[in-house]
Parts: sequence; C-alpha cells; structure tokens
Amino acid sequence: MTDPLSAFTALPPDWRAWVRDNLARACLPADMVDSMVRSGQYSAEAARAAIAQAPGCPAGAFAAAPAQPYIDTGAAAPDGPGGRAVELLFALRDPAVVLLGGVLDDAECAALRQHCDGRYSRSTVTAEDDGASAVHQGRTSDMAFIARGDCAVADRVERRLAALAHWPVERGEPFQLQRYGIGNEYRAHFDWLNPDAAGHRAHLARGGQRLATFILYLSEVEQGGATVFPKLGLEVFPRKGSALFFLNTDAAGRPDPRTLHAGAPVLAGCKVIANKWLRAGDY
Ligand SMILES: O=C(O)CCC(=O)C(=O)O
Ligand SMILES: [Fe+2]
Repeated sequence: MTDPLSAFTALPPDWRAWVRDNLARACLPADMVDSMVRSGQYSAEAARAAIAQAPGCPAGAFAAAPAQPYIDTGAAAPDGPGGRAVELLFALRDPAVVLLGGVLDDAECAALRQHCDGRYSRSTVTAEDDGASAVHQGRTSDMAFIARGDCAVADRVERRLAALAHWPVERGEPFQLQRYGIGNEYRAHFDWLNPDAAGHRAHLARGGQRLATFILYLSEVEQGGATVFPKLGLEVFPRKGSALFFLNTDAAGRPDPRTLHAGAPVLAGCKVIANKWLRAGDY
C-alpha cells in the first residue's frame, strides 16, 4: 500500500514547513500551487499532490473543480513571439478575464490575415433549436476558418496559446477569423453551448463544452469595435497582437451568464480578430 503522505513527505523540509504554515494560515491551496509552480521547482500536478497529502489540507481541496484552462497571472510568460515575454495587461479573477499584450507580432497577424484573404463569407451563428449554422442579424461580420495544418504560422500561434492556457492543442477548435467593416458588429451573446438546447447538444457531443475563449486582435481599429462585457462593465479595445482570454463556464463547468459579451460596431477602419475556443475534450 502506498504511504498516503508520500508526495508531502517527499518534499524537502523547508517546503514541508512552508506548506504546513500556509495551510495553518488558511491560505487557499490553489494559490499555494501557483506559488510552488512559480518557484520553478514543481509542476502544478506535483504541487497539488504534495499539498493535498499534507496534514491539515481540507478534504477535497482540489477534487471539486474539474480541470479548466487558465492563464498563470503570477508568472512571467516567456512564450511570446521571438522568445519575448507576453505582457499581462489586466486580469479579472471571477469570472476569469485576462488581457495579454504581445502575443502575436505584426508578421504573424499579417500571415493569419493573408491566409484568409479571399476565403471570407458572411458570419453565421449556431441555432439553439436545430444546431444549424445560419446568418443572423445580430452578427454582421464576415468569417473564415484556418484548418489545423493549413498554415504554419497558425499552428505555431495555436501551440503558444495552448501553453499560455495550459490546455492541449487538440482541445482547441480551429481558428475562426472575423472581419468587421464599418457598422459591423456581433451583438451580446454567449460563447458556451447551451446544454438545455437540442441544437447545441449535438455540438456538445463533439469535444464537449467551450470552456474558454481566446480572441486575438489581428488589426488596430480606428474607432469602435471594442469587445464589451455588459454585465462586468468592461470594454476591451482592440490592439494588434493582443489576446483576450476568458472562461465561459464556472468552476463546475456550468455556463456562466456573467460572460455575456459583444463586438461593438466598428465606427471607422476595419477590425480583424481570430477566435479560438477551448473545449473540454479533444475536438
Ligand atoms: O468581435 C469581438 O470583439 C467579439 C467576437 C465574439 O465574441 C465572437 O466572435 O464570439
Ligand atoms: Fe463571442
């Protein structure tokens, strides 16, 4: 039989003392995991195992939440283009909304855009009743997709996002580009699939829920075009090369209504974004 304290007792004495002291001070086990990972000495998995097995750790401290994508806002992210650090511009904790700068360089933004030149068609939305993709007056942009393996730059960026969100590449939907001309918008909506809607259940069957969204801003916009979260009082203005990350579901994997968001009308210029949705399972 394995020693139930093995992962904890295997820690060096100073780490054991640190874990004990922090638990005694009622620190959140999840925050302790972040600190151990930031030290560069432990993976998240090893840190969780050690803390979970420490005396005084609340039962089920890590069991309740299913794994979710996350951005480690405490760590410098070394995995930007050309090895430059990605910049953390802001982070909202609950619901998790994180804006990162310098995720793509100008050449990468241009390459994704060029790949889609001549491939756009009017954007659609997935109907809740029958699951069909249909043009909708609430979404007036054009869209184009980049299939995995079709564009080396897209594949590289996809791996970068997977590392930033701690989520396997295989669980991501292919990039969906959105191009908005003047007056184009995407009115308030959710990105999660509605488990109570027959039409969305068919989409849930492949890959599960859309746990998180990345919006990559591939252009500047002269005026308008912010990504707006009306329930959070938050507006994010497009900056070329930045990436907006948000979770669509709560810690239990349920759709989170606070994530209502919109692409505000473009008033001058043109807005191009790439969406990447992270699913619960392989897509
Ligand atoms: O255009 C935006 O800023 C938001 C786009 C969006 O929410 C979507 O395509 O699902
Ligand atoms: Fe959206």
